Amino acid sequence: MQIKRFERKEEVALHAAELILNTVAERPDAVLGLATGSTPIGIYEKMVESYRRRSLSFRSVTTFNLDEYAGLPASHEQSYASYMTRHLFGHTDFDPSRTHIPNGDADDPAAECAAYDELLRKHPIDLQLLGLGHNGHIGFNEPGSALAGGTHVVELKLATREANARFFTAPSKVPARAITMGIGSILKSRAILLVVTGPDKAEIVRESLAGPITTACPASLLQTHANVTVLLDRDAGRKLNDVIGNGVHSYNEC
Ligand SMILES: N[C@@H]1[C@@H](O)[C@H](O)[C@@H](COP(=O)(O)O)O[C@@H]1O
Repeated sequence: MQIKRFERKEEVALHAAELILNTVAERPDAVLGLATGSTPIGIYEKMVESYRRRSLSFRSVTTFNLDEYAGLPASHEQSYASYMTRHLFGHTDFDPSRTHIPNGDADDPAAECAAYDELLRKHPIDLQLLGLGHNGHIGFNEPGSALAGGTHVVELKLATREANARFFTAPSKVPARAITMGIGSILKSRAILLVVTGPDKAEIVRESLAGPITTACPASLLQTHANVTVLLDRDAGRKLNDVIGNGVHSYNEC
């Protein structure tokens, strides 16, 4: 695991965008795993800026989003499908036939999950972007005694619904369930880019990267992956002193 800590979250976003854009520049038909939430917004802004400035195209890139709320149509303002159009797809030349997001409104969610897994099998992810939930969730893989490997429907924890209530008109409007890519699919990605900013994530960053590997903190399973880059701002990385120089992770101040 390579951990890089930057002073400001804007630098984190820029560095993350550069890593993603370099992947696309090297491999125009790369498969990207994409995330939602507040953290990737700055990254997508930088990607859009670069797209406008450079003659870089996303037309041959295939994407898979981690998750989608269950019961929300794609057209709902707070669906992750709308989020992706608003922040990235609507401003670039991604080919809609190559961008995949679970259909949260599917009549048969189990069939939707199986179809998503089938697509993931056909298109292994080169680079998976991840944010981090306050309870250690990645995608919507919530802490528990067991974690699912493949795409599945999940009951969202109250804390997760409360954290995401800021995007909805009322906390009660946050869907209770979601469809998420499983931990197994995430760990199959060739490379993983975990991006975390803000002081409220410092403790869960420490637990995820320096704590025991446990399903009680899904992000801790990232410690088992051979190619993970973690980008943090100063605030999110401020409790990592026991990681520096422990010989397990490489650590850089940028
Ligand atoms: N499903 C998403 C996650 O993919 C995201 O990582 C997390 C943290 O979001 P934020 O970056 O807004 O803190 O929120 C949601 O629950």
